Amino acid sequence: MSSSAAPAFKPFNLALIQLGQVGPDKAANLQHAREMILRAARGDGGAKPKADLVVLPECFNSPYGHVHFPVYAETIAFVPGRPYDVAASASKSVKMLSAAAREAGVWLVGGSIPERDTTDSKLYNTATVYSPQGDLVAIHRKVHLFDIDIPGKITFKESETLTGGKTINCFDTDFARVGLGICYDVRFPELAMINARRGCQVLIYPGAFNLTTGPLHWELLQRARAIDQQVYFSMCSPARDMTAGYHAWGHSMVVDPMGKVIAEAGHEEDIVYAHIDPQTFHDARAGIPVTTQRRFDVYADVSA
Ligand SMILES: O=C(O)CCC(=O)C(=O)O
Repeated sequence: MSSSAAPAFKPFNLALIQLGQVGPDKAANLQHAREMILRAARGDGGAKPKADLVVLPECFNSPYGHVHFPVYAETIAFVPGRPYDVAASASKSVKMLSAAAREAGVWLVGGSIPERDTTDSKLYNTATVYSPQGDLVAIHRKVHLFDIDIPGKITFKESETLTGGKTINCFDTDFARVGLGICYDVRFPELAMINARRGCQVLIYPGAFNLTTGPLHWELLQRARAIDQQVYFSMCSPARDMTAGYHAWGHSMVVDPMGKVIAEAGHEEDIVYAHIDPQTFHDARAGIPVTTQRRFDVYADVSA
């Protein structure tokens, strides 16, 4: 977490990889993700503008489900504070993501992977972020675990095997400060607010909603977080696979600070691109100045 002034917000191109073919073969998942990162970075062979920041979905290297997390978990040389150490990390996923970011020359939010802590063996749902040089610059362990029970529809309990992270995380690029969350974290406005109040102009959450809450809440929550924080907000999902144990909603999306959806996938494998324009951010904040109208004399400042 950076406490310094946020970098000047500059225009950039964002690419979300709505990854398909995520199955039980981890090596195949990694190989496919690598190919898609290179394809996204090149703007689909020139059909789209070259991406500056590429994003993968939640749990991109393993089937999604609490029974799978212990089997697929990898260790990262995670030392609170930086730098993180790619070479010392046993994680094959971290090594692939680092090499792909370097080869493609892009910033990369490497979705999330099941992670096993090297000291106490607890399991986390963890996002890792890489610079265009391949350095691991940030880590976010999903803070709010996805434990829900909607009878007859969906029951899911990440806390059967996972532990919730305890830190709020962002990273600085040469074009923006980007805040991180993972999926269910989107339901907690406090996390988004704290990152926005710390200077993030863009919030990115790898996610994997389902066929019950996806149609109702996926877009609504992203537009809500974009509007209440006046930031660009984006979630990147896996493609839907009805043969898998978990059916992801898809619809990877980018929302601007006025709450307008500026890019959206369907439910198939796809790469969606969005041009991120700081002017929209500045105009939203100037026109509707909620960022300077807060009443901390009436209620507490959650980010203090
Ligand atoms: O909040 C939801 O409805 C879905 C969350 C989810 O799928 C997740 O956290 O992985």
